[in-house]
Formats: sequence, C-alpha cells, structure tokens
Amino acid sequence: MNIFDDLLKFTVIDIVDVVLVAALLYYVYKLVKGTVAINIFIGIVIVYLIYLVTETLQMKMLSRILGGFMSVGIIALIVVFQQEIRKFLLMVGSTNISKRGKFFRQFKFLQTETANETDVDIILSACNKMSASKTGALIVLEHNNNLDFLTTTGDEMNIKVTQPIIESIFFKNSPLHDGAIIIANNIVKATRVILPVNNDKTLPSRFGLRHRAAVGITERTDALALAVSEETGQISYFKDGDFVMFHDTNELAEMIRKDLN
Ligand SMILES: Nc1ncnc2c1ncn2[C@@H]1O[C@H](COP(=O)(O)OP(=O)(O)OP(=O)(O)O)[C@@H](O)[C@H]1O
Repeated sequence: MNIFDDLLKFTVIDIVDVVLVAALLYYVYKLVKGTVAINIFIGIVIVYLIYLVTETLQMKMLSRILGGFMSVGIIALIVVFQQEIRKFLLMVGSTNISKRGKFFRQFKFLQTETANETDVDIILSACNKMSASKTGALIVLEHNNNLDFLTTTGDEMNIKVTQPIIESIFFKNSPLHDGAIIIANNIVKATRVILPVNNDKTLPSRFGLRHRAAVGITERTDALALAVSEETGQISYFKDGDFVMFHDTNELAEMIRKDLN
C-alpha cells in the first residue's frame, strides 16, 4: 500500500486526534515551562538515548541496568512528576468550558448566574491611584481556567468590583492588603490569595515575590495579572507567564479587554 492511500484515509477523527495531541503538548509545556521538571525530562531523554546506544553496541551489563530502569519507567515517571501531573489534572479539570469560545457563549442564557463583564477601566483607575501613592497590589483576572482551587489559600469574598473597594483592599493598613486578589465576572472572589511563585533565575533580580507570583499564576493558567510595585509605583501586566509592554493605560485597557475575550 502506498503512502498516498494512507494520506487519503485521513479522517475527521485523525484531525481531532492531532488537535488533542497538540493541546496536550501545549498544556504540558505550560506546566513545565520555567520549572525543574523540564531538566528532569531532559535527564530522562539522555538516559534513554544512552540506553539505545548501549543496546546497539550490545554492551550487555549497562544495557541491562538501564533496561531495568526503563521497564519501570512509567511508574518512575508518575513518582517523579507527581506534582506536575497533579497540576495538569487540576488545570484541565478547572477549565470553564462554558466560558471558552464564542460557540459556548451563545448558550449563556443557560447559566444560572448572570456573568458580568469585568470592568477593566475601574480596575485600571484603581491601579493608577495605587501607583501614584506607591501602594503595592496584585490583581489576578480569571479567564477560562477556574481559579477556585486558589481561593482556599486566602479569604473567599463576593464583592462587586468598584474603585474604592480595590483601593481599600490594598491600603497598607488594611488587614486584607497582603497577597493577591482574584477577580472574575466583575466580582472580587478572594483576597489574600497566595499564588504559585516562578523560580526562574532569568527574571531580573529587582523583581521580588509579587512579580514572580504574577508570572507564576499566568504561566500555569490562562489568568491575567496586574501588579503595582510598592517600591516604584510601576504598573506591570502579565500574560502567559510574561511581561506585556504597553505605552499608556488606554492601550493597557484595550489589551486586557481583548485578552479577556
Ligand atoms: N506568592 C505570593 N502570592 C501572592 N502575593 C504575594 C506572594 N508573594 C508575595 N506576595 C505579595 O507581594 C508583596 C511584596 O513582596 P515583594 O516585596 O517580594 O515583591 P516585589 O515584586 O519586590 O514587589 P514591590 O515592587 O511591590 O516591592 C508581599 O507583601 C505580598 O503581599
């Protein structure tokens, strides 16, 4: 049978298969990006390559030792990547399918609670005010991935977003000012949330834990994050584990609105 016959047999199921594998690889990449897991993975690949070489050269003792290691490979992988597998399942399981894509949004009327659009202008006005007074802040905007698994690290809330609310949460003497807040559908869902921190050494050393936490949450989920520096008053915007540059607040507002859609 020639290769073209095989290509012609490419069915819809094959396309779905390829798309799912691509999505899986994307999630795995997002999960291990900037963590030690990537180094462990490289280590495993190197051991496997050595094993193949010893097999080819028929180096019996070494290939038997490495072969033994390979035969328990899947169990070893589960043990070594226990944390990552846990996070991966959490990430997949916490995706709000109804919030993903235009198709599902057609069925918004089926949702029990009315989903309000997050008011980006109000949030940015609060950030500007906090920036002027050098009040530190960390705001996480939920997107498709549900962040309920993080709210338990802080205090669950249910407060409509207003400028005075955000400012008073981060006011230095407020009991709620520490940690991050999570906003979803224009509601402050949680305050004093502890976010996963990015430990990547390549981040400039001037960025402390607040900024590393913003990188950490945006690389693990599709959430967006805004940080106001207590030291410099600078507002930073994070998406997909990276800083996003912007010229002014208007441009930033446009970007966030687009990214939340
Ligand atoms: N993992 C975390 N999750 C949420 N908030 C955090 C986390 N780590 C630190 N923070 C918040 O960041 C605040 C400041 O931390 P740090 O000074 O290290 O950050 P920074 O990036 O240098 O920011 P700044 O420029 O405001 O000083 C902490 O007081 C805390 O409120």
